[in-house]
Order: sequence, then C-alpha cells, then structure tokens
Amino acid sequence: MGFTGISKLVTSNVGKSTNILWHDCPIGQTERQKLINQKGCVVWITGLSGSGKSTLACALSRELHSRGHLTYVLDGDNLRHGLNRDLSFKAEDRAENIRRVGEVAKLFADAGLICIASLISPYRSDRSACRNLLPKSSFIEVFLNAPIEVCEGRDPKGLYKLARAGKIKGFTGVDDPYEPPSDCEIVIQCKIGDCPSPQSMADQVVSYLEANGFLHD
Ligand SMILES: Nc1ncnc2c1ncn2[C@@H]1O[C@H](COP(=O)(O)OS(=O)(=O)O)[C@@H](OP(=O)(O)O)[C@H]1O
Ligand SMILES: Nc1ncnc2c1ncn2[C@@H]1O[C@H](COP(=O)(O)OP(=O)(O)O)[C@@H](O)[C@H]1O
Repeated sequence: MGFTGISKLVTSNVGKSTNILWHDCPIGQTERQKLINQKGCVVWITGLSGSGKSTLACALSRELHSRGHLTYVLDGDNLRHGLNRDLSFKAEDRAENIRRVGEVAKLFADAGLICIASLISPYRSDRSACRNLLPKSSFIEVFLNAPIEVCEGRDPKGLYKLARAGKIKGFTGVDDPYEPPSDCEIVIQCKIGDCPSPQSMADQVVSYLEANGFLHD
C-alpha cells in the first residue's frame, strides 16, 4: 500500500466519471473527532421561507460555539450566491441544490464538524437522499413547523407579497409545493402568536445533540 492508501488497483465508474479510484488517508473521521472531542453530524433544518431556519441555524451555531464546539452553517440563500448560483427554483434545480448541499454537508460531518444546513428543501425525496448519504443517526432532520400565515406575516424580504401579486412564480407555499417531514428527529412547533424564541429553538436542538452523544467524542 502506498502513501495514499490504495489497497487494490480496481477502478470504477460513478455517474459520468469513468475509471476512478477511492483513496483512503490514515487520518480519518475518528482521528479528527478525537482531536476536537465531538462527533460529526448534519443538522438539516427544513421549513417554509420565513419560518426561521436561518435564525435557528445562527442561534444554534452561536450556542454550540459558546460551549466549545466546531460548527459550520450551510444556508440555502447564501449558497445560491456561489456554489449554487446556476440553479433556479424549478423542481429539478431544487433537487440538484439539495443534492450538492447534502454532499458538502457530508464532507463537513466527515471533517468532524456539526454542520447546520438550512434550506427550504421542500421535497421529501431530496431530503431523504441526503439522509442516505450519511451514516445512520448522524443526519438530524429538524422541521421548523411554522404555518404559512406566520411566515407570510413576517415576510422580511417582501417575497410573499411579490408571489401573491404574481411577480414571483413558483414560490414555495404559494404556488409551489412544500412536503412536511413525516418522520423527522425534531419538530419545532410555531403557532400564530406563539413561537418559541430563537434561543429556545436552539436549546431544543442542543438537548437532542447532547442526549445522542454528538457533543463528546
Ligand atoms: N420561488 C422561490 N421559492 C422559494 N424561495 C425563493 C424563491 N425565489 C427566491 N427564493 C429565496 O430563496 C431562498 C430559498 O433557497 P433554498 O436554496 O433554501 O431553496 S430550496 O431548498 O432549493 O427550495 C428563500 O430564502 P429563505 O426565506 O431563507 O427560505 C428565498 O429568499
Ligand atoms: N422564533 C422566532 N420568533 C420571532 N421571530 C422570528 C423567529 N425566528 C425568526 N424570526 C424572524 O422571522 C423572519 C424570518 O426568519 P429567517 O430566519 O430569515 O427565516 P428563513 O431562513 O426560514 O427564511 C426574520 O425577520 C426573523 O427575525
């Protein structure tokens, strides 16, 4: 075996990539996790636009950081400024958006980080494909269950208003579907006039991570 850990020179074809080989390194996820005393995982926050995904992602990242944990936030809106700038909001582009972010999140988790992905991710099949990329139990799906009335009432970017006026087509929850999770790890319930604070949403996720051993090696 050489330095790159090629044990047998058998190449394979994956998607459109032909004759490729997997290289292993002696320092892997286990070694990295030991170094930072935590377990890599993906916290995947799904919900309507305006439900509070980015707010929760940032509150969670801040809370974990203050406790000495390494996190990284992958925010749908932000990633569409770079990695996913070539994608629209039609179903197949949303699927590709989620697939790419799932693959990136998998790398962060493999690096040992608590990766917080915050995307509308409206289709169950796309979220499920991301779940299947990760080892069992290290994909933690969080449903920010805020009714559209709450999200539309907030409308911080004025997008619901534009969608209702027909100036944005295919807006999630207005004229595009959102499929709520049927079986996810955490549900954060937000009702009209009664939403948990950002800190208490973050605390709910931290409790789950603590109880499931992600905050220790
Ligand atoms: N048609 C349509 N539908 C939904 N959202 C729209 C649309 N057009 C633009 N936006 C803005 O894009 C943000 C959602 O991007 P995502 O990458 O999370 O979407 S998705 O997961 O691919 O469905 C979303 O951000 P959030 O409000 O933070 O969810 C919107 O600001
Ligand atoms: N728990 C909450 N309680 C009250 N307001 C909230 C809460 N979470 C988010 N908000 C507000 O709602 C709006 C949308 O939140 P944001 O995090 O941008 O949602 P999303 O990322 O899902 O679009 C923002 O103005 C934010 O300040």
